[in-house]
Amino acid sequence: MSANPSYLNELKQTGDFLTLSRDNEWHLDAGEFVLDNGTRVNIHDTGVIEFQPAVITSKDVVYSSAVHGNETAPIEICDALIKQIIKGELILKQRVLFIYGNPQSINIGLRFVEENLNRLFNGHHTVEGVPMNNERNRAAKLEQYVSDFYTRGEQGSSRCHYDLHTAIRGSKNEKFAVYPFLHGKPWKKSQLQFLLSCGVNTVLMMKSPATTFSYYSSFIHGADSFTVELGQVKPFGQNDMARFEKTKQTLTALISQNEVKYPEFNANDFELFAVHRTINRTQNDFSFPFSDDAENFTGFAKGELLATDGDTAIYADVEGEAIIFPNASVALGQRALLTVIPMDIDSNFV
Ligand SMILES: O=C(O)CCC(=O)N[C@@H](CCC(=O)O)C(=O)O
Ligand SMILES: [Zn+2]
Repeated sequence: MSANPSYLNELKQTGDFLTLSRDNEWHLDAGEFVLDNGTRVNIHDTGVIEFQPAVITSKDVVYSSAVHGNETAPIEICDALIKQIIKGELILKQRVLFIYGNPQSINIGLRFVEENLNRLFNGHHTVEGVPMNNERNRAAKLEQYVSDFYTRGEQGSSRCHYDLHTAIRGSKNEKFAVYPFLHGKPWKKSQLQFLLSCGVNTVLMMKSPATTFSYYSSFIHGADSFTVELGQVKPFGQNDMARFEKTKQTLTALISQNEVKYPEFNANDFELFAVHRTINRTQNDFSFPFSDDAENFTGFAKGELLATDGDTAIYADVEGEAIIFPNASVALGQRALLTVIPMDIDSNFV
């Protein structure tokens, strides 16, 4: 490791950490420098850059994108923010760690290279008898970077992590978030207000542990953590960035203000769903009865066919059971579909 690697001068000039990460797909020597405004910049690895302003902070913020390399809009948002920070155009009031999860998968324009990174967190990267690969190593390292980042925060700081994605299919509710399972702890209205300010009014409440990045930071570090789906997957250059303006402004405000004020909570502003069940693909012969353009949140009547897994036909077991993330080509044993049902704001919200 060198404290002054050769890429630093160019990075200071251009702020282009995305290209630097894409040019160094699985490793980049660590480096650090200080901006004229006093913000310390730490490059921990490829795709992992931390900004620490020279003031007392109250939040430790993680923004991740490119956990799936073909989900480009979140990458473009983070690229713009990082450039603004490095060029001194955006002055930080909070610590922030940006992560491009899988730079090689950005370069090949695919969801992953060998294995879906977002199925490897919370320790699932290292399993006896399963050979390591680049994505497994990356998941282990990303956990460590997040852990170190939170550990070095001010005592009493609040922790958050927004893992930014776009969905493969179109969605009836264009933007939505997945609230990881909280093991009985209450959901936070203040977080829903943050999401609403991002343009996200639809939230799915998970009811079991997961192998996702957002569940990892929620469960292990107590962070307010979400997978945030900002629209549909598009190649670079084809995103209508106007659709992400509210999100970008809200992400900017969170790291550049001491305290962000959101409007008063109103349950009518939201559409909340409880995850009803997870359907895994267990057989090679797995299919859906609906077409590839059936949108997320499409509801099914009780008794309608949802999926066929080998010889097992799986039917909607409640009226209006709606599909999320249907994907018949996932690896065996992995989630091929989530289903959700509407839920109300109840006493488990604070
Ligand atoms: O559209 C799809 O099928 C997948 C979009 C995506 O990558 N979603 C995340 C959700 C993670 C979570 O459940 O919190 C994923 O599948 O990893
Ligand atoms: Zn994704």
